[in-house]
Amino acid sequence: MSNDRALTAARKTGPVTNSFLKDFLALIKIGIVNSNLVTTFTGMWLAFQFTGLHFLQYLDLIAYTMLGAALIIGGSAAMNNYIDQDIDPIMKRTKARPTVTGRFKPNIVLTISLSFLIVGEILLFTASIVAGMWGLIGILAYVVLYTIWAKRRFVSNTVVGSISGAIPPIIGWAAVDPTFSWETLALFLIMFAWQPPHFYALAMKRKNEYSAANIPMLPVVKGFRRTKISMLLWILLLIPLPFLLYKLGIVFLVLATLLNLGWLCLAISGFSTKDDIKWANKMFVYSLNHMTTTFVLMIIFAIFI
Ligand code: HEM
Ligand SMILES: CC(C)=CCC/C(C)=C/CC/C(C)=C/COP(=O)(O)OP(=O)(O)O
Repeated sequence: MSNDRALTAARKTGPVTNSFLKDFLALIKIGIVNSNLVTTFTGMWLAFQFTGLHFLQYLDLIAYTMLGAALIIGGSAAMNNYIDQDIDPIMKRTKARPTVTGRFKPNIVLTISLSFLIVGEILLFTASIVAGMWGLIGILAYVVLYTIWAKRRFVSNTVVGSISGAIPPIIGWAAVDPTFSWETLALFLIMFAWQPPHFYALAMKRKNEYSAANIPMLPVVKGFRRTKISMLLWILLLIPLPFLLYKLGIVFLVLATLLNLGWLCLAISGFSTKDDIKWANKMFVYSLNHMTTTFVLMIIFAIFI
């Protein structure tokens, strides 16, 4: 094939390949998968440090766990998009998803989701039985408890969804150490308390869309002031939790507390802000940086325990 024809062909497939990849990554919610892999790895890393096992002797275990976790989280996200095909077209934020545009047919989405879930679980059970069991709990918590049962019925749906989002670090820990220690509980509780303010900020920004889709998110049902109070209370709950990880040392505790106090100050400023949406956006962006920084600090300071 001549260069010109090859180039034309490449150009033809280029955008198609790019948009396929973009649609596929949107289907599995790659942004949420990647950040959940940070918390999964942190759970594994802390388990190595607290048990004294040397991670270099367990590289296969790390690979099984990280790939397995990525597959079950991506598979659950795809199943969530499959189930939400009726409401996603109504919301501006979700209407470009391949399950809405028709780029991925429902049977293909179901095949991708189930394949990811099955292979992911096989990998996690290969890592350890307990990690596989926690993976199953996480899948059921996200797909059944949250997406099918709570999301469309209850204003407490976000708290229900937080169960699943707090499980990846437990999967990581369980792959290395089957016991559930204070430190394991700390990872769960920190993620559990972090998620409601993380999401409520977004739900405030997208209130009209959730209202149009008839999803009873807190800002839709109770309004902005009640949502701000709830975000403040969840952040107050977050403040003592890093102290369960006191073995990571005083510097970690100071830095983690400063991150929490920064979020607390931002939350309090919400009660006097003139622009709720601008403030909510700041809270959302802060939540992502807060979670990533807190977990990276755990990884760093665990090296010195
Ligand atoms: C109750 C639990 C949670 C809810 C309801 C929730 C909801 C959302 C929503 C609706 C978005 C916007 C995504 C989009 O527009 O496509 C988002 C973004 C994001 N979430 Fe959460 N989330 C939750 C838990 C988590 C957890 C556990 C993590 C990570 C450990 C996380 C990390 C992220 C990240 C990194 C983004 C920005 C990247 C992106 O937009 O894809 N979220 N979240
Ligand atoms: C082990 C395991 C499977 C863990 C799950 C980790 C995970 C995906 C956490 C996020 C939980 C969550 C409620 C996301 C928002 O879904 P949504 O339907 O409200 O978001 P959308 O409106 O953007 O679709």
